[in-house]
Amino acid sequence: MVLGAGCSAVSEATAIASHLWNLVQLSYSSASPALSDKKKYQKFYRVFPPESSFNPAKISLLHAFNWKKVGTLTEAQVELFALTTSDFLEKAPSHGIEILTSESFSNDPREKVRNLKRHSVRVIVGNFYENKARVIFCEAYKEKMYGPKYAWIITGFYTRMWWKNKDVNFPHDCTVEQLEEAIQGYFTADANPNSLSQSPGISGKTYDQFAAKYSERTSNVNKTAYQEAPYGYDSVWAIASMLNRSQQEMELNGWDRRLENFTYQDTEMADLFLRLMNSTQFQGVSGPVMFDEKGDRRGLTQIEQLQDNTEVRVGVYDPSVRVEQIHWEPGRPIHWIGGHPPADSITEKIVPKVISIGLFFTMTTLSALGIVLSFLFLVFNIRYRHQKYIKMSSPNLNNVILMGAILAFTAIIFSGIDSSLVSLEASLVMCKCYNWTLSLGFSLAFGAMFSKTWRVHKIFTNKKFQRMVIKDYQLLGIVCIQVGLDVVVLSVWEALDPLHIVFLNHPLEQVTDPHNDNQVLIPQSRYCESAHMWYFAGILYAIKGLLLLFGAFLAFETRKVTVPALNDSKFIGVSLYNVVILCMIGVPVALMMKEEVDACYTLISLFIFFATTLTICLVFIPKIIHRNKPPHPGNMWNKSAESAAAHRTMLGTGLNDLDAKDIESLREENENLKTSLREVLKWLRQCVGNTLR
Ligand SMILES: NCCCC(=O)O
Repeated sequence: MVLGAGCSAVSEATAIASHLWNLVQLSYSSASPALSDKKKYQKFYRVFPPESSFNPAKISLLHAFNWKKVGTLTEAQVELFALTTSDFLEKAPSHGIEILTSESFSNDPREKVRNLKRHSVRVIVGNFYENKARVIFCEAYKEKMYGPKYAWIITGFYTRMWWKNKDVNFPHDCTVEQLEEAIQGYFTADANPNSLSQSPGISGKTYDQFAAKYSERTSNVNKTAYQEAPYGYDSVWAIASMLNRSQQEMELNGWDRRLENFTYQDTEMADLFLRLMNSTQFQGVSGPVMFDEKGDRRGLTQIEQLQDNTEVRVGVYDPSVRVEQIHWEPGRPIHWIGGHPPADSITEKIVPKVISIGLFFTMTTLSALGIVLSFLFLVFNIRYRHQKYIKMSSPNLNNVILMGAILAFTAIIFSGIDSSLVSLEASLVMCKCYNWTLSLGFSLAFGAMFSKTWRVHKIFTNKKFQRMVIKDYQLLGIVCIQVGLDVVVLSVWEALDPLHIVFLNHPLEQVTDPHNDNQVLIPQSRYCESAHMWYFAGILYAIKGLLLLFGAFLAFETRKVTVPALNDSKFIGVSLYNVVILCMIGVPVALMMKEEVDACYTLISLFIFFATTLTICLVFIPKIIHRNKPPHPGNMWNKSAESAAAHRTMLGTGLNDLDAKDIESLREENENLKTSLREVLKWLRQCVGNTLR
């Protein structure tokens, strides 16, 4: 018989040939799953289990800590590891384990370590020799892939203090201390080297007695040798037991030859050896020794953990027990660096990008103030609608302007009610309400303002001085047409291509949850969108753009009309520039800042607020100022004839008391009034002149 080899590579090279000499070969240490190939290695046995036989124990370990997502890292050019990993990859999914990534390398593992990190792997099952392990853990140290968030399960047959060794072919640039920091807590699954039985086995020794003898006889403290010694010892016993039984069998069956007569051509005797090897069963110092149909040892698997630079057995896995679970060693708890097992993956939590509540309340308060202001102007407008100055400024249309402003302010409130405040369904309704209120508000406010100016324009540009009467209801009709257009476009939009909520995740903006290291927060934007929204929005923008253009034209045309009560052209002009500039800046900036929810909301809300407030203030504040001006003879629009006469008298009597500055001011006002009078006469000529003639 052949005893050996130790390493798989040597066993493979010899076992492929030894059977041709009718030799049975028994290895005490070779772990490659390739050696289980009975066609290739016909008379090969081993007392050391194949590395792949530890996979069920590794899977059991994963289950024990609820690790369902793992990555693998394999030294692929070594068959021992390649086959072990492929067996693991084959078994894992049927045990509910997801492989996040399976990385293989031949020489340099560093890039593959980084790949594991890229795939957010937290639990790594590694199959590689210790020279590569040093490079791998050095890279893991640099990439911070160790500590409380990571678990490594690696090969268990490395030499003692393997991280302190050097290999000139595979150098690394980490210090021993750095490596020690990176490797703390790793797990190994390996053959259990000692029998759990306290009674002596075939050799007449218990494991402890054997170990004591071994230590006594050898000064070799190399862990591998020490760990594998029981297998070597049991291998010799397996051979002896088999040869012993074969001699007995030959005698029993009346063979004419004995063991010492064996020749390399004696196939009959080799077959007998094989048969008896298959039926080998005894209690060794490494536990029960028996071989399966592939000649592999079936035995216990030990789970070890590196604790304070020492591999400590924390559990034993017995594949022969029906309930395949690890028997944890009493009194040897697992050391968790973070106090608990790491999570198997980074969980992703979607965090909606919503408008901050403080901002919403600020903008809503502003909008509410805008609405209150609009109502105050409305009260003023209704209350003084019969006074000439107000009457001549078309109070009905001014009311419509205020209704538009109220809708625009309401739109700001709708735009801030998102999914942080109401359900998704309700936030979609808010989205639609925003579209409607803003669009209708614009049409009402600017439609009324521009149609009012259009009337002034029609009257003052009437070259033939014909009588021209344009009634309020006609102007209101123009506003209704604009509103109607909005209603049609918005209704068709709603019917054909309704808005819906679109979710957009931003994985590049993800951050670690400050309360949970194993969770990343992925911002998610939520938009109201529809497939062809830009067509419908485009139509609305075009209508409103034309309205603004028309308003600009009217404001320019009526710029010389100086009857303040009649003409808002200067104010319309200011409102118009204001709206155009805000739209030109606001729309593209808001589109570009779409992802920045708060900034976008602030920008749009402030623009709407500013444009609307300025517009109504420009229309109404001059009227209020005019209404509250101290009465004097020139202020002819806001007082009764009697009070005007009284004031004239008062002014006349006190004329001597006036200083030169007052006189100059009065003179200036007189000039203004003359100009106004000329305009009024011109207007009157148009209104009544034709009739009088
Ligand atoms: N027990 C260590 C095995 C190594 C190898 O099979 O090459």
